[in-house]
Amino acid sequence: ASAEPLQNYMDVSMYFGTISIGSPAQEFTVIFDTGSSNLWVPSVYCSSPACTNHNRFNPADSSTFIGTNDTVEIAYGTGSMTGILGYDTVTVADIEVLNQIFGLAETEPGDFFYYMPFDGILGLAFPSIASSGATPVFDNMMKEGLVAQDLFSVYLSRNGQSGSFVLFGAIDFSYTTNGISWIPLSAETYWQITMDSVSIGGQIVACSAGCQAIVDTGTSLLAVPNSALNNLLSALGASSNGQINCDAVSSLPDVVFYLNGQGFPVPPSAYVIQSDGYCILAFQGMNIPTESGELWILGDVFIREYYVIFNRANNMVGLSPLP
Ligand SMILES: CCOC(=O)N[C@@H](CC(C)C)C(=O)N[C@@H](CC(C)C)C(=O)N[C@@H](CC1CCCCC1)[C@@H](O)[C@@H](O)CC(C)C
Repeated sequence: ASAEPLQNYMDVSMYFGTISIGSPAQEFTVIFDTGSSNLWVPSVYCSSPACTNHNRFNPADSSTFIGTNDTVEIAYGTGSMTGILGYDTVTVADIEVLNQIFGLAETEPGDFFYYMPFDGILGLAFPSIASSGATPVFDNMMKEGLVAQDLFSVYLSRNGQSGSFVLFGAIDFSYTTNGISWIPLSAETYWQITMDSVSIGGQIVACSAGCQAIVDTGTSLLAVPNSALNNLLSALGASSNGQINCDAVSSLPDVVFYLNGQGFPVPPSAYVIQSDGYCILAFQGMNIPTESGELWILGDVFIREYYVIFNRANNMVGLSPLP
């Protein structure tokens, strides 16, 4: 098992780690994103501003690189890229993955990535949603027998502390003293689960007939369908833009997400963002329609409260409440 230490960038919940690609190794910082399935980094073929101020992969400098003529393009909620696919050795934590397909970005439109402190993205979701059908890194780790167990686990630290990690192939039981609750996946696309309901102060306020949610390390906040957002904001006494009186925060109730028959609370200390005297709820309204309904995104705000195990062996998500 090997832990990939993640840096916590200031307190804007961003968690990224270092990987290397090629022979000799070319280093990149990437976001480990359980909300997507592709690996890509900027390349020397890219002249977008977002590429010129980041590390760029040069295939000419790698003796193990194999090029293709296949293109790849990925649109995220924030940011997008287009590029060309290639194969090379990718080292994550101390795991050396051979013949890993990845995107060499040729364009990173807009200015979103320009301001980001990371170079690229390493997707940890399922192959079914990989752009251009590119095999995800973790799938190759499993296939090449590089992990003792077909799972990875994530700890995201709170309050800007260090110590965040992605652990490939193992569960660190020093983080599971409060037990593990296993939730079966409802789809093998994202790390998607069925949510029974969302309640505040003992009252169901949203998702009353059940809904779909994904556990996404690549999303900072709690993203909720626009239809549910207003009920959440009014149940918490927030204004329509999510702002709330900071004096009220200490008396706010937990928001409880019911998954697989069990309640998973998120306290106000987690779902209220306090910055220079203002308090705003860490919910954002957005609609992501899927054939199984609109998605809720349990992002970093949720994940920081739990040690999360992403289990490809039994297609379940394990949640262990953190102290
Ligand atoms: C206060 C707002 O904060 C953000 O917008 N933070 C970014 C991530 C930060 C590391 C830059 C975010 O949540 N991005 C989401 C926005 C989305 C929820 C509207 C996203 O696109 N996340 C990417 C991964 C991101 C993409 C940008 C680069 C960092 C990784 C991926 O997980 C989604 O595409 C999944 C999809 C189901 C929505």
